[in-house]
Amino acid sequence: MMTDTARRTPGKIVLGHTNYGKSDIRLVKVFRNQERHEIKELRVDVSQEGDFTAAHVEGDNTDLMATDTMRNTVYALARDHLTTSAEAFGIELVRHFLEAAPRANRVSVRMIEYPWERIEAAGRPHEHSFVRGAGERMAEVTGDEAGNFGVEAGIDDLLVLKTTNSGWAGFLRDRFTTLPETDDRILSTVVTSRWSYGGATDLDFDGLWEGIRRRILESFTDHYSPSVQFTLHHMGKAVLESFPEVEWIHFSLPNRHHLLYDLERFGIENEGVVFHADAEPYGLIEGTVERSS
Ligand SMILES: O=c1[nH]c(=O)c2[nH]c(=O)[nH]c2[nH]1
Repeated sequence: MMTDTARRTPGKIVLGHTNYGKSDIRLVKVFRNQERHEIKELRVDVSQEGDFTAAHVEGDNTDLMATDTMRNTVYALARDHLTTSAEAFGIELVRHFLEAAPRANRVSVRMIEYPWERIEAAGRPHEHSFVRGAGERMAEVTGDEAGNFGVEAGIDDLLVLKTTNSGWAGFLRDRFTTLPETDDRILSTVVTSRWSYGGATDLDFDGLWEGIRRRILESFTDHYSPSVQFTLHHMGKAVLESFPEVEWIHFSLPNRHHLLYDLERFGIENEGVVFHADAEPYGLIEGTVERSS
């Protein structure tokens, strides 16, 4: 932290950390297989770090890759290198940029993949028509000129709910506490999760992502939840126990409160049947589950 004295003393002014790149590159690839088409839609952000001082301080752009070139590169490499997972494509892009951009010494490629699902028409999967599914897949690859890689993946916007087997009791009560305790409530959240594969670049990223998503959903269902906090740890532990490839997993879990609507005022019984889905404010429970050495 800067002291008051340091703030007042006029000193040398220098450039701090910088990075630059192209964001929100929207890419759709159609795989024109013989019998039926496949589709992939990605939103890609490229970011380069390195020695960009001359450009910032002297206006000298020598050896600086244009962000327009970064965008073109993403589309060009997608033609042959976007064949399996977003993670594998990200690794190719990072390798390419580290080689092609002389001033970059660290590159990150962050991708959101949108889930397109095949439409069932006339009782069978259609050859070339899709409907946008729920939830998004995230992948982020970072690499540096020393050859170190880091791969992270994640899920956004996965809305889950269970109608029982959840409660919230035993919490601190003070003079501002009005909430009653309950051992039977609706538990609902929108899962945002990120996890790390460490430096591994040769994993079955598609298989892992599907498996981890399934494990998150299963472990949401399979226990009595005394709190969102407990369920966060339970889901993280389940993923780390099932997938040794995962180093840590982070969850952001908004508590989508469902409040029993008071129908007694109208002389109508309401024993866990009619709820008000409260939009805001919401509790936000966040945390990381990791391996200890
Ligand atoms: O699972 C919960 N965790 C909380 O921290 C909390 N706080 C609250 O009002 N309801 C809940 N539910």
